[in-house]
Amino acid sequence: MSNSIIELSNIKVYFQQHQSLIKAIDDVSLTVDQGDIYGVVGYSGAGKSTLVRVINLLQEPTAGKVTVNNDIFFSKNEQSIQRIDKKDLRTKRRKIGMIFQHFNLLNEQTAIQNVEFALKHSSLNEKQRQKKAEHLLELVDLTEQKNHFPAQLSGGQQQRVAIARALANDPEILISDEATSALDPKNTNQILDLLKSLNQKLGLTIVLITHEMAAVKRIANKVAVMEQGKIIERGNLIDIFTNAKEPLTQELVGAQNASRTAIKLLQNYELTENEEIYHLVYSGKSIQEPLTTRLFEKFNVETSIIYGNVDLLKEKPIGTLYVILHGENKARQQAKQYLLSHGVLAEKLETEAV
Ligand SMILES: Nc1ncnc2c1ncn2[C@@H]1O[C@H](COP(=O)(O)OP(=O)(O)OP(=O)(O)O)[C@@H](O)[C@H]1O
Repeated sequence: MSNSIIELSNIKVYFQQHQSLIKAIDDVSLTVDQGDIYGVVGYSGAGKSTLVRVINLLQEPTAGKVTVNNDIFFSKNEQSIQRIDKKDLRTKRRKIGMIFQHFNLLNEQTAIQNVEFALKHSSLNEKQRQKKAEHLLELVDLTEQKNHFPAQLSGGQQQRVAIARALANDPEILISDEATSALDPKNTNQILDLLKSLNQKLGLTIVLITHEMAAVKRIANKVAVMEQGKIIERGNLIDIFTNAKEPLTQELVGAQNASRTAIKLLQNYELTENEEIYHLVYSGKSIQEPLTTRLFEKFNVETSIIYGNVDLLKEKPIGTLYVILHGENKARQQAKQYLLSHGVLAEKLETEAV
């Protein structure tokens, strides 16, 4: 049984502007599972905001189907159109929290009043609302600042108020639209860590829109890369970071920099017939193993390290190496198989590519 919570199927969002048709979203399908932190990345104008606004129908698609928690919010094809009842949509939208780059707080209201405001449609009485708002502010570590106005709070603290407000109606989904883009690196990391802990504590599903791969790398488990209204690549975090196929994805994850550096270092190097260049990616258990020593002991294959890097993905180390393997052809093949069987991604680079 699928545990998908958001299903976008063949979504198109077109805008007619003067004589031209802007395809902001051009036939995108995306499934988000319950408990995911799904990063949607891409440069400005790629269509990220438009896509997530489709989830709660703040943006009605030109065509496609939107299903949230098994409720069909919208479905339109050439033959028919189906829309969720407006009142029903209003209720269900409260189960989808949103946070934004510029926090969107009410400046004339204190932190706690901002959170209470989001509860105005709830069945709670005034006292219960206050209690709930206090609890939410405690959850985001802002108890001491509950009576402060937004202007008296730092950017990170304002975003915490916005998060508490977004959680007021116990949402199952939180959409974060560039929520850390206006923050300094320290506050960015604190907000991301808070989102991660809410995901774990409350089982909150998070859609994280950002142009910063570092944010995705810190907390997401899945990634979709958007360009010109399309998802050009998607996958789990480790695959995207270690084995990106599309040039844009490679650029975003920094793989191009690594391979460019390796290439530069190899520019004047002529390989002999007993040498090959490999790109190795290792994580998990393999990171602790003395693999290069093993290659020599077992197969008499020597390893020259051309370029190396260790990165943290969700706080777990992932190593990338560009190496030259020196040894007999058969031995090199055995060495490759040995690496693969120990969970190391080993990909031969053709000389023309370097
Ligand atoms: N209401 C609208 N009318 C016309 N064009 C629009 C409208 N909304 C978005 N667009 C266009 O759709 C495309 C995608 O915009 P969108 O805001 O979704 O991108 P984005 O990836 O979120 O970028 P950014 O981070 O800059 O907002 C852009 O070309 C934008 O100009």
